[in-house]
Amino acid sequence: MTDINILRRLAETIEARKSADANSSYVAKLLHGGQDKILKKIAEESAETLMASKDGNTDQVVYETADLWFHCLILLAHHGLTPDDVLRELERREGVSGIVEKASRKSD
Ligand SMILES: N=c1c2ncn([C@@H]3O[C@H](COP(=O)(O)OP(=O)(O)OP(=O)(O)O)[C@@H](O)[C@H]3O)c2ncn1[C@@H]1O[C@H](COP(=O)(O)O)[C@@H](O)[C@H]1O
Repeated sequence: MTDINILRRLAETIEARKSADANSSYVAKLLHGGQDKILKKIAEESAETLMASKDGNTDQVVYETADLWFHCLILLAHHGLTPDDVLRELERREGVSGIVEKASRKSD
């Protein structure tokens, strides 16, 4: 099993790039470039993921999805959000919090 904390570590690196010089790294350049530059990369990486899937190239699907997730982390950082915000939303959808809420309402 791989370590999901890679998302948190990468998000911390991205956060640190906010105060770095724009020319010092790829992430710093993108963050300083603003929302439209980040959204453009996400559109590109989405299209590349789609093409890899249509080609049936599973190695490429993994590679392009990694690019897509990476750029989504940069977008989250742009909005002051973290991967945990998204993970919480996925957990909420799993229904766990809904079931716990219903149970606690019944016991009131
Ligand atoms: N995970 C990544 C990562 N994935 C993809 N990329 C970059 O994202 C870009 C992907 O764009 P494309 O596929 O379009 O490739 P490209 O045509 O070369 O890029 P452009 O010319 O379009 O910018 C490439 O420049 C990749 O190098 C990444 N760059 C950085 N990281 C991580 O981010 C950390 C911080 O990076 P820096 O800010 O560069 O130090 C690194 O330590 C890595 O862990």
